[in-house]
Amino acid sequence: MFTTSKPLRFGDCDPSGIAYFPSYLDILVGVLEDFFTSLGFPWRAMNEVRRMSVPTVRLDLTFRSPGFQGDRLDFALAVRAIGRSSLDLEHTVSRGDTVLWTARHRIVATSLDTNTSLAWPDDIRAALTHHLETAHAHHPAT
Ligand SMILES: CC(C)(COP(=O)(O)OP(=O)(O)OC[C@H]1O[C@@H](n2cnc3c(N)ncnc32)[C@H](O)[C@@H]1OP(=O)(O)O)[C@@H](O)C(=O)NCCC(=O)NCCSC(=O)c1ccc(O)cc1
Repeated sequence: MFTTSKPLRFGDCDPSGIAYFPSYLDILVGVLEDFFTSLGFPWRAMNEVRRMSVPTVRLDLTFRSPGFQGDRLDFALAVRAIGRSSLDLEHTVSRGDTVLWTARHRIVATSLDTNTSLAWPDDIRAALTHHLETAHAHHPAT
Protein backbone atom coordinates (compact mmCIF):
# COMPACT_ATOMS: atom_id res chain seq x y z
CA MET A 1 0.00 0.00 0.00
CA PHE A 2 1.32 3.41 -0.97
CA THR A 3 -0.08 6.29 1.07
CA THR A 4 0.23 10.03 0.75
CA SER A 5 -1.75 13.16 1.59
CA LYS A 6 -2.70 16.11 -0.59
CA PRO A 7 -4.50 19.35 0.28
CA LEU A 8 -7.82 20.21 -1.33
CA ARG A 9 -7.08 23.77 -2.35
CA PHE A 10 -9.23 26.82 -3.14
CA GLY A 11 -8.65 26.21 -6.86
CA ASP A 12 -9.87 22.60 -6.58
CA CYS A 13 -13.34 23.65 -5.44
CA ASP A 14 -16.44 25.25 -6.89
CA PRO A 15 -17.75 28.58 -5.48
CA SER A 16 -19.60 26.76 -2.69
CA GLY A 17 -16.29 25.28 -1.48
CA ILE A 18 -17.18 21.71 -2.48
CA ALA A 19 -14.59 19.71 -4.43
CA TYR A 20 -14.82 20.06 -8.22
CA PHE A 21 -14.44 16.46 -9.30
CA PRO A 22 -12.21 17.05 -12.36
CA SER A 23 -9.68 18.46 -9.89
CA TYR A 24 -9.75 15.14 -8.06
CA LEU A 25 -8.48 13.50 -11.26
CA ASP A 26 -5.65 15.99 -11.53
CA ILE A 27 -4.66 15.31 -7.92
CA LEU A 28 -4.95 11.54 -8.52
CA VAL A 29 -2.48 11.72 -11.42
CA GLY A 30 -0.05 13.45 -9.07
CA VAL A 31 -0.46 10.62 -6.57
CA LEU A 32 0.23 8.06 -9.30
CA GLU A 33 3.33 10.00 -10.32
CA ASP A 34 4.48 10.08 -6.68
CA PHE A 35 3.92 6.31 -6.46
CA PHE A 36 6.22 5.66 -9.41
CA THR A 37 8.80 8.05 -7.98
CA SER A 38 8.64 6.14 -4.68
CA LEU A 39 9.41 2.94 -6.60
CA GLY A 40 12.48 4.59 -8.11
CA PHE A 41 10.95 5.30 -11.51
CA PRO A 42 10.20 9.02 -11.87
CA TRP A 43 8.08 9.73 -14.92
CA ARG A 44 10.50 12.17 -16.52
CA ALA A 45 13.19 9.47 -16.70
CA MET A 46 10.65 6.89 -17.85
CA ASN A 47 9.56 9.27 -20.60
CA GLU A 48 12.96 10.57 -21.66
CA VAL A 49 15.30 7.64 -21.01
CA ARG A 50 13.07 4.59 -21.48
CA ARG A 51 10.73 6.29 -23.95
CA MET A 52 7.73 4.84 -22.14
CA SER A 53 4.54 6.16 -20.58
CA VAL A 54 1.72 4.86 -18.41
CA PRO A 55 -1.59 6.16 -19.76
CA THR A 56 -4.88 5.39 -18.07
CA VAL A 57 -7.22 3.14 -20.04
CA ARG A 58 -9.94 2.64 -17.43
CA LEU A 59 -11.05 4.60 -14.40
CA ASP A 60 -14.14 3.85 -12.34
CA LEU A 61 -14.82 6.36 -9.57
CA THR A 62 -17.37 6.20 -6.79
CA PHE A 63 -18.06 9.35 -4.80
CA ARG A 64 -19.29 8.67 -1.29
CA SER A 65 -19.01 11.94 0.61
CA PRO A 66 -18.20 15.53 -0.41
CA GLY A 67 -14.79 17.05 0.05
CA PHE A 68 -14.42 20.68 1.11
CA GLN A 69 -11.87 23.39 0.57
CA GLY A 70 -9.05 22.98 3.09
CA ASP A 71 -9.54 19.25 3.60
CA ARG A 72 -6.50 17.02 3.83
CA LEU A 73 -7.06 14.15 1.42
CA ASP A 74 -5.45 10.89 2.50
CA PHE A 75 -4.75 8.65 -0.50
CA ALA A 76 -4.19 4.89 -0.22
CA LEU A 77 -3.10 3.18 -3.43
CA ALA A 78 -3.17 -0.61 -3.64
CA VAL A 79 -1.77 -2.70 -6.49
CA ARG A 80 -4.41 -5.31 -7.28
CA ALA A 81 -3.15 -7.02 -10.45
CA ILE A 82 -0.19 -6.88 -12.80
CA GLY A 83 -0.72 -7.99 -16.38
CA ARG A 84 1.66 -8.17 -19.30
CA SER A 85 1.47 -4.42 -19.80
CA SER A 86 -1.47 -3.44 -17.59
CA LEU A 87 -1.58 -2.53 -13.92
CA ASP A 88 -4.75 -2.52 -11.86
CA LEU A 89 -4.88 -0.15 -8.93
CA GLU A 90 -7.43 0.61 -6.27
CA HIS A 91 -7.54 4.02 -4.65
CA THR A 92 -9.25 4.99 -1.41
CA VAL A 93 -9.40 8.68 -0.61
CA SER A 94 -10.36 9.74 2.89
CA ARG A 95 -10.65 12.74 5.17
CA GLY A 96 -9.92 11.35 8.59
CA ASP A 97 -12.21 8.35 9.08
CA THR A 98 -14.55 9.37 6.25
CA VAL A 99 -14.07 7.79 2.83
CA LEU A 100 -14.75 10.51 0.25
CA TRP A 101 -14.22 8.48 -2.91
CA THR A 102 -12.77 5.29 -4.28
CA ALA A 103 -11.49 4.35 -7.71
CA ARG A 104 -10.61 1.27 -9.72
CA HIS A 105 -7.91 2.27 -12.13
CA ARG A 106 -6.07 0.52 -14.96
CA ILE A 107 -2.95 1.93 -16.52
CA VAL A 108 -0.92 0.42 -19.34
CA ALA A 109 2.80 0.63 -20.06
CA THR A 110 3.27 2.03 -23.55
CA SER A 111 6.09 2.92 -25.90
CA LEU A 112 6.34 6.60 -26.73
CA ASP A 113 7.85 5.62 -30.07
CA THR A 114 5.00 3.40 -31.24
CA ASN A 115 2.14 4.47 -28.92
CA THR A 116 1.35 0.79 -28.35
CA SER A 117 1.53 -1.33 -25.24
CA LEU A 118 4.82 -2.55 -23.83
CA ALA A 119 5.47 -5.48 -21.47
CA TRP A 120 6.50 -4.10 -18.09
CA PRO A 121 10.30 -3.99 -17.95
CA ASP A 122 11.63 -6.53 -15.44
CA ASP A 123 12.84 -3.96 -12.89
CA ILE A 124 9.55 -2.05 -12.86
CA ARG A 125 7.56 -5.29 -12.70
CA ALA A 126 9.64 -6.43 -9.71
CA ALA A 127 8.99 -3.16 -7.89
CA LEU A 128 5.26 -3.33 -8.65
CA THR A 129 5.12 -6.97 -7.56
CA HIS A 130 6.56 -5.94 -4.22
CA HIS A 131 3.41 -3.83 -3.75
CA LEU A 132 0.95 -6.45 -5.01
CA GLU A 133 -1.74 -7.09 -2.42
CA THR A 134 -2.84 -10.62 -3.05
CA ALA A 135 -5.68 -10.68 -0.52
CA HIS A 136 -8.02 -9.04 -3.05
CA ALA A 137 -5.94 -9.53 -6.17
CA HIS A 138 -7.75 -10.55 -9.34
CA HIS A 139 -6.77 -11.54 -12.86
CA PRO A 140 -6.25 -8.39 -14.97
CA ALA A 141 -8.70 -9.70 -17.56
CA THR A 142 -11.58 -9.36 -15.09
C1 LIG B 1 -2.83 2.05 -24.17
C2 LIG B 1 -3.00 1.66 -25.60
C3 LIG B 1 -1.80 2.13 -26.44
C4 LIG B 1 -3.04 0.11 -25.64
O1 LIG B 1 -3.36 -0.27 -26.93
P1 LIG B 1 -2.60 -1.53 -27.62
O2 LIG B 1 -1.16 -1.26 -27.78
O3 LIG B 1 -3.39 -1.88 -28.84
O4 LIG B 1 -2.65 -2.62 -26.51
P2 LIG B 1 -3.64 -3.85 -26.29
O5 LIG B 1 -5.01 -3.63 -26.83
O6 LIG B 1 -2.87 -5.04 -26.71
O7 LIG B 1 -3.78 -3.84 -24.72
C5 LIG B 1 -2.65 -3.80 -23.88
C6 LIG B 1 -3.11 -4.00 -22.47
O8 LIG B 1 -3.98 -2.93 -22.10
C7 LIG B 1 -5.23 -3.46 -21.64
N1 LIG B 1 -6.25 -2.54 -22.15
C8 LIG B 1 -6.17 -1.80 -23.28
N2 LIG B 1 -7.27 -1.02 -23.40
C9 LIG B 1 -8.04 -1.29 -22.33
C10 LIG B 1 -9.29 -0.79 -21.87
N3 LIG B 1 -9.96 0.17 -22.54
N4 LIG B 1 -9.78 -1.27 -20.72
C11 LIG B 1 -9.09 -2.19 -20.02
N5 LIG B 1 -7.91 -2.70 -20.39
C12 LIG B 1 -7.39 -2.25 -21.53
C13 LIG B 1 -5.32 -4.85 -22.22
O9 LIG B 1 -6.09 -5.68 -21.40
C14 LIG B 1 -3.85 -5.30 -22.21
O10 LIG B 1 -3.45 -5.73 -20.92
P3 LIG B 1 -2.24 -6.82 -20.74
O11 LIG B 1 -2.80 -8.16 -21.11
O12 LIG B 1 -1.87 -6.71 -19.28
O13 LIG B 1 -1.09 -6.41 -21.62
C15 LIG B 1 -4.29 2.25 -26.24
O14 LIG B 1 -5.40 1.60 -25.65
C16 LIG B 1 -4.41 3.74 -26.02
O15 LIG B 1 -3.63 4.53 -26.55
N6 LIG B 1 -5.43 4.18 -25.23
C17 LIG B 1 -5.61 5.60 -24.94
C18 LIG B 1 -4.89 5.97 -23.64
C19 LIG B 1 -5.23 7.42 -23.29
O16 LIG B 1 -5.16 8.30 -24.11
N7 LIG B 1 -5.61 7.66 -22.03
C20 LIG B 1 -6.05 8.97 -21.64
C21 LIG B 1 -5.25 9.47 -20.50
S1 LIG B 1 -3.56 9.83 -20.93
C22 LIG B 1 -2.72 9.40 -19.45
O17 LIG B 1 -3.33 8.96 -18.54
C23 LIG B 1 -1.25 9.58 -19.38
C24 LIG B 1 -0.52 9.91 -20.48
C25 LIG B 1 0.84 10.06 -20.40
C26 LIG B 1 1.48 9.87 -19.20
O18 LIG B 1 2.83 10.02 -19.14
C27 LIG B 1 0.78 9.54 -18.08
C28 LIG B 1 -0.59 9.38 -18.15
